[in-house]
Amino acid sequence: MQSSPSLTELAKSILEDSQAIDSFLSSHNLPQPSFASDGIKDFPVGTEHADIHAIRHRLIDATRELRDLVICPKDTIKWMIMNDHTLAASVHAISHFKIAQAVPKEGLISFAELARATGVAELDVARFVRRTAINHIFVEPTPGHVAHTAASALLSEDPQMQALVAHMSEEAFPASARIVDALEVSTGCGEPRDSPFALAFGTSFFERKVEQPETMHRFGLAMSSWSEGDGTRQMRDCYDWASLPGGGKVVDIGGALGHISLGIAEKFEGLEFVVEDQPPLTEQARSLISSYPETISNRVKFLPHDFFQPQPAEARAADAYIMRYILHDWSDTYAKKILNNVFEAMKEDSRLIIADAVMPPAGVLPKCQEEVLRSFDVSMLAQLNSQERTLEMWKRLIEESGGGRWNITDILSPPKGESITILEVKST
Ligand SMILES: C[S@@+](CC[C@H](N)C(=O)[O-])C[C@H]1O[C@@H](n2cnc3c(N)ncnc32)[C@H](O)[C@@H]1O
Repeated sequence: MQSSPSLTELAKSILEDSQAIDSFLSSHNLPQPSFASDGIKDFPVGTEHADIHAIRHRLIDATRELRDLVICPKDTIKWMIMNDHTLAASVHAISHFKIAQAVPKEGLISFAELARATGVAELDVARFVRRTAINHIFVEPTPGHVAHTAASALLSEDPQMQALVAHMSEEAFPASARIVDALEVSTGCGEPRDSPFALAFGTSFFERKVEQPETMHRFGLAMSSWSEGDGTRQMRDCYDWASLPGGGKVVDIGGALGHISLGIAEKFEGLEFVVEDQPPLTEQARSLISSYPETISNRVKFLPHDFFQPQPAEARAADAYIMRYILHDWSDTYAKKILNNVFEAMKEDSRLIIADAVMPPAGVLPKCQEEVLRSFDVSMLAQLNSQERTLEMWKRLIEESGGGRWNITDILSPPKGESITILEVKST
């Protein structure tokens, strides 16, 4: 039988951890979290302060535990099943009708004016804003008038966040609603064309991206919101890129617009990068690359390439290959085809750097981090009929694809707060 801490024990730990974070922020002259529209948009402590991140995660878990205990099971289920999907639907409407963008940066706007500005009925605008305001997205300081909070301000001005919310609302959300229908037809098949996504849209995830390039551009931008800042820093700082030979070549397979390669190229001036992705991304990627100083852009080249085809001449025998958030998009059958093409292009001392989630056993990570990974896993099923993998699943996949020649030689665990692990694969 699972025992729970008392409410007072939890409240005490919440107080202690809140005080520890408060005093760290004050002593480092860092801003306090705030819902105000000009409040901080991200936790202001770098990943090098692992102890503070551990406290933050414990605090998030404890506040949730306290809340769930007080709510009790009956209301937990009733509230969750009613609240979660209506929140997602309201955020979808806010994203689609650009409601956040119509709220002034400072001051208030009435629901009537907001309705006129967005072309959505006043009754509907009010219900979406009031629903999300419960989650600190917008505030209604005087009845019938809306102002920004830090979160709604972020939605109004950050193109990456807008792309992420639009992608998740317009594609992942309808796909999730078809999971059971897809499993009724075939379960565990791993075929993109039989995915919940394909049931929702009539075409598989990446086929739709090619048919409707605007959804691919949006997805590229959405992905970069997972990669900016800590994601790029992790790829740049957690792997020993300096151990590659001077003038070494790195191929970033499925590298989207090139944000990860650009981040590494910025610090490691001796390396050259080939970013491979689907042809519709070419223009957007080349324009991003050319927006960087020449000392960087001269060393990063975008190459349209389908990773189900053999690697082209300019990407063969490179010193390193990166695959970040690629293989989790595909079931083993397809992942093996992609890996075969990479292994076949690698030279004896090439390395493959896989950056992807490694699913932990239940209960190892703080719940708030585990929840993101478990959600990714369900979202992979919904969108791609694929999955996140445990370390055992990764080892088996590499071994079977590489005929035993290629093996995982190093595992670089994520710094606190990251959902990605770096696996180094070499010939052994
Ligand atoms: C989940 S995203 C990862 C992007 C990037 N590596 C990152 O970490 O942000 C998967 C990428 O695979 C690309 N992709 C999908 N199918 C592909 C194919 N057949 N050939 C090449 N790239 C493909 C997508 O366009 C997308 O950019």
